[in-house]
Amino acid sequence: MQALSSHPSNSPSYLFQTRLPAHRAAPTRCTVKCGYGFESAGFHSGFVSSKADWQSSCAILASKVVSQEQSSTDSNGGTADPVAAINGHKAAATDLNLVHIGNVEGSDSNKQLQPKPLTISDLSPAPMHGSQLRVAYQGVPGAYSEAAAGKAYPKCEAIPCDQFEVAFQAVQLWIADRAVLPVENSLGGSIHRNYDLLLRHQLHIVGEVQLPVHHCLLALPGVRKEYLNRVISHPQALAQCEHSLTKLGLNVAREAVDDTAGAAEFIATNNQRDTAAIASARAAELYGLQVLADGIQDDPSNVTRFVMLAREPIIPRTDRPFKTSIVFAHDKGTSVLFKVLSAFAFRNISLTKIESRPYRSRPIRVVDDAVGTAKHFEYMFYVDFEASMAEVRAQNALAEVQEFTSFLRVLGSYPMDMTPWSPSSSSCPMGD
Ligand SMILES: O=C(O)C(=O)C[C@]1(C(=O)O)C=C[C@@H](O)C=C1
Repeated sequence: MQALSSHPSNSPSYLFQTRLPAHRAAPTRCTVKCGYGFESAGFHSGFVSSKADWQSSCAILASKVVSQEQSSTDSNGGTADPVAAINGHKAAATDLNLVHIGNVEGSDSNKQLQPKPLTISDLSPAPMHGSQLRVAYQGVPGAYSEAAAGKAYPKCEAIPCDQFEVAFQAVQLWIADRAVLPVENSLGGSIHRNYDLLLRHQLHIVGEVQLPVHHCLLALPGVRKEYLNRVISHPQALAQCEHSLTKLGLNVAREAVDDTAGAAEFIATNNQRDTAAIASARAAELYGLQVLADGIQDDPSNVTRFVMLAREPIIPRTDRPFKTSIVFAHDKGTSVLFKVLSAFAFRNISLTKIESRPYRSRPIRVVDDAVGTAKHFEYMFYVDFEASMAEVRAQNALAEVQEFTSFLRVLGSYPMDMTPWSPSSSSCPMGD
């Protein structure tokens, strides 16, 4: 058993304590148990084994997050707007993780600015398997994010957090070493909240894992499908099972809750006989529910991609496939998008993902011309591409992108998840 208060003195656990809501604060003081099945192989190692264990040993990280969106200053006394803050300090590019490389390919003066070639001593240490890592995830035990944390760091101590933002803060405040958070799903699409949070925090993406997501319909023992008045789950899970629910004849109310396993726990704790949850088979086990239908995701190849976040970036390498994630914006809106994308196309660098999000500090640009006044929406663009920042072609592409953009940040350059593809085993709802 390991108490967070025993963490090195640079861990400001007192800050964390002040954020706990009254009913979750003392006496457990965020003690997290990690002994169950710790030695065994596989990603369940280090996880609590039952609801009782979980309840007696583990306080969930609290959700009293100071809303950075509403406050005008951040904890360091700076501006709360991350984009403005980052742009406002553009000179300190290394601190702020801005790209800091030469602008023009091949010019002598810029060759000096190019990063030095990497040597073997620059390479990151052998990958950790997580045996001493505390990994924050959003949800309660039985959530898919917990499984993703276990896939990313097989022997980690998984730390449940009740919001995505709490998981970011847990790493930033040294309560956790890593966070594992979902960013996109093959059926439900992007998890926008995490894209926004990536920009608001100074954490680095150090890896990715893709997790096949196999949903079950869970209810209290003895409950039949016909008794149900509502289905509750995480909004992504509801979206991933929309057609299957209809096929099962469940044209009942659907309600969104914070996470899938939390939905299962809610039904068990509150003896909700008219309610079913969409969650994992492991959640059924943990919370004592029966599986009414198995494999209810609308497509057997339902996969969620998670990113691993850390306080420090990893040193990019070229000895295995890497992906790099960036975010950029431009004062003149979308007009540069073609130029930016061509910087990658000309170098044969494939993009794996592009996402746009509102540019929160400047959501609208007003353009006056002879015909009238137009209002354009402003965006931040998130792009993932298949190359390592250790490759000259990636460095050159970003040097070019930097010329076209007013803001550019590298979120991380990290090994791609190359685990063999195995879709969820069962896809046919069984019903009862
Ligand atoms: O609710 C959970 O179990 C989660 O881990 C969250 C989450 C998500 O945010 O997408 C993760 C994987 C599935 O796509 C459904 C839900």
